[in-house]
Amino acid sequence: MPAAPLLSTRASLLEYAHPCDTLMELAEEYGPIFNTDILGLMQIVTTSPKHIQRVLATDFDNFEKGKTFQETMSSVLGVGVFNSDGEMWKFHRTMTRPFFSRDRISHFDLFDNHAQTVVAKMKGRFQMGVTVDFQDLIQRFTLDSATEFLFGKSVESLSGILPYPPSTPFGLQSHEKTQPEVFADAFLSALEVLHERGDEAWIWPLYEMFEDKTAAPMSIVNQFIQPIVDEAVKQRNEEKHGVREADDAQRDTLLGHLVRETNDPNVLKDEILNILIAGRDTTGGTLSVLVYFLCTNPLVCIRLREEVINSVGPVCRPTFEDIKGMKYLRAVINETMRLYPAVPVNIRTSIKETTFPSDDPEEKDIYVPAGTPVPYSVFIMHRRKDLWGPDAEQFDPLRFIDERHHRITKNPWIFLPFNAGPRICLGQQFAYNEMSFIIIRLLQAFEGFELDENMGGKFSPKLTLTIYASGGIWIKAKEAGEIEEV
Ligand code: HEM
Repeated sequence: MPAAPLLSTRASLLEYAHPCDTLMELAEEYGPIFNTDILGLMQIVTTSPKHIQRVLATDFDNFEKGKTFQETMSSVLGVGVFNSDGEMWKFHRTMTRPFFSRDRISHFDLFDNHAQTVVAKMKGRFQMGVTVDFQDLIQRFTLDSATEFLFGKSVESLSGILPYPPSTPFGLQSHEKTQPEVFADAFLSALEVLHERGDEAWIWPLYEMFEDKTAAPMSIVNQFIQPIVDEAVKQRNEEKHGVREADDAQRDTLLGHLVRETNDPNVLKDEILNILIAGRDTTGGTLSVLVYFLCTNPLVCIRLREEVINSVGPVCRPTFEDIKGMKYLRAVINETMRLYPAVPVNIRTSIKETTFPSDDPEEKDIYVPAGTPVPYSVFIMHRRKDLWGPDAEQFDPLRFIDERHHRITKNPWIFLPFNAGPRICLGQQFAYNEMSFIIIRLLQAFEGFELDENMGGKFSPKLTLTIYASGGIWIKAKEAGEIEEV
């Protein structure tokens, strides 16, 4: 197995953790698998579909998230589904899974009010002649949709004042933040600390010897979540003792479903928070990058809009059946997640010693000792030219439709934005529905999108647990029908 140079300083760790540069260079130089030594800890980094299949599916029982990962994440994620292994993970997964039934995740009224607000806010700003940070806006949309789905009550972050572009006179003005904005900021700060800890590897506790850096933001997050959880537990107890009638609307939320499985407020809080992270940042990040691609690929945008108008019309609310039939829309979403998978790098740790098959049939199997961390990067795997062809770096949704699609049908393990195997994303269908819905609503309202000139045609991807654009994605758009009216 080729050995990459030791990555043992914080600076190189920082670069290493950034999915878009050093890791990519290492993969190019050393091939789809390489070992690295982070501060004395051997790990095997892989971008090979065969190994990822082993880790996630065929040898699932031998690979866990592991103690180091859990300890790093626990001050934010607790023991929720994202951050547990073994029986605790099974408990969370079994408890949560039935909620994600097809019926429930196809309730599009959940998204529509928030989608209408997004469109209205964008129109308002464009009429003032200023651009909008689409990432900020869409994170509010996914936060409001996720909290409504989880608690039955949206935090209404869309009701706050949107930021103005830094280049305008308004851009420097600050406004008093609303409660949902304070919550969202605190949430992001806590996630950033988790990312820093990942960069610092196993010595992160040294940097936090005197202070748990997640404590302050998590106290704000908890002040928001705890009363909602406590109220749900109280309500459920009253129902059980016949003091109040069962509340159907409450029962139809994830929290309402979970309180029927357990009344432990800590388990409930952890699970809700895990799913909030899972459900908000992933879809928000993907939608932001997707709209960036629509700005920079106007022909894709025209074709996608044609599909939207032909399938749903200019104003009707899209249905589940409409979305199912929209092949190009699905291809645009998939191509976005191929180039920018929301979770670009992930990790598992081997429990017992094992081997990985070599990608080269001439070479011996690769020995994986017990307790070896195995980071795997779908970000790099999705860009490997030997798997995706010489145009792997280009944004081209048609690769999910034309003959190139056979690459994926022949080997589905080359495309894993949602992971795979027993820990596959629980919200995959919800995410496709939510993302499709809002894109359709946007393309009904606007004819096309353009980047703010100040973005210089580019965005800077950054990583917390998921990918996001540093500095935002500032855009403008033309309202539908504007041309005809002129
Ligand atoms: C573009 C959208 C999304 C992407 C790309 C995505 C991707 C992923 C990935 C890669 C994992 C595996 C994480 C790991 O093993 O460490 C995961 C797990 C999970 N996702 Fe998603 N996700 C998305 C949206 C959602 C949504 C909207 C929800 C819920 C509302 C959700 C719920 C979950 C849950 C509960 C898990 C944990 C599964 C387990 O460990 O058993 N995801 N997701």
